[in-house]
Amino acid sequence: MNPYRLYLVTDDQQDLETLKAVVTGAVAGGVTMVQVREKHGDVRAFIERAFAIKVILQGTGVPLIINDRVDVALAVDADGVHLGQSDMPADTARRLIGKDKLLGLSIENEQQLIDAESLPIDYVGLSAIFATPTKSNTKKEWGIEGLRNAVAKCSFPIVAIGGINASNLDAIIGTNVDGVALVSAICHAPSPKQATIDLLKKIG
Ligand SMILES: Cc1ncc(COP(=O)(O)OP(=O)(O)O)c(N)n1
Ligand SMILES: Cc1nc(C(=O)O)sc1CCOP(=O)(O)O
Ligand SMILES: [Mg+2]
Repeated sequence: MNPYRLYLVTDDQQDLETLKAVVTGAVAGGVTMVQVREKHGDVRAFIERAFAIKVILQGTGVPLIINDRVDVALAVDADGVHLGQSDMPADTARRLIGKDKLLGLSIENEQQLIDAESLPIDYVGLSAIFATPTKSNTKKEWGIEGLRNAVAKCSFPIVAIGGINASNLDAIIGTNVDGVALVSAICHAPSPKQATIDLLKKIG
């Protein structure tokens, strides 16, 4: 099974109960991977929230990925970590997490895409396909054609992220991308479970 198919990234603005309800609904709807992304709280709160999500994912087969922090990933024995270009270098992270954990890396330009080929990573997060209010400091908009070209060039699975929702999903899927990662289309939906089901129907 392709774990990147529908990749939920959590909303750090949501309180713990909402976060748990969103992830529970998304997993019931069939989401294939979950990343806990915390950008504001302290490391203790990050570990607490990550552990709460680990409990929900236990036994479901849905991998738990931690954004930014290798120490948090190790603390909760997550399935992997997602790093950006200014986070811990990929080779250092790989040394710390071991060969069996998943390692994702954000790619923000063509040169980084080329450089990634020699890195010990498992997948690329192509940042960003479209501008999004969820993350205001993205560097580039790849758009549909940029995504298509990246998919053709890159030897790693590519996850598209940034501004993806039901209205542009067909075009995204048409590029043969390996997966889509999203926040608001699931976290802010009236029913995260139904939103996940509807997104998966489109992904096919
Ligand atoms: C799947 C996925 N792709 C890209 C990102 C963005 O990571 P990064 O560039 O480090 O930015 P922050 O998310 O840390 O603000 C991601 N988190 N997940
Ligand atoms: C966490 C994240 N990383 C991005 C990147 O481009 O690197 S965009 C993003 C947020 C995506 O949220 P939404 O699905 O609501 O647009
Ligand atoms: Mg990061």
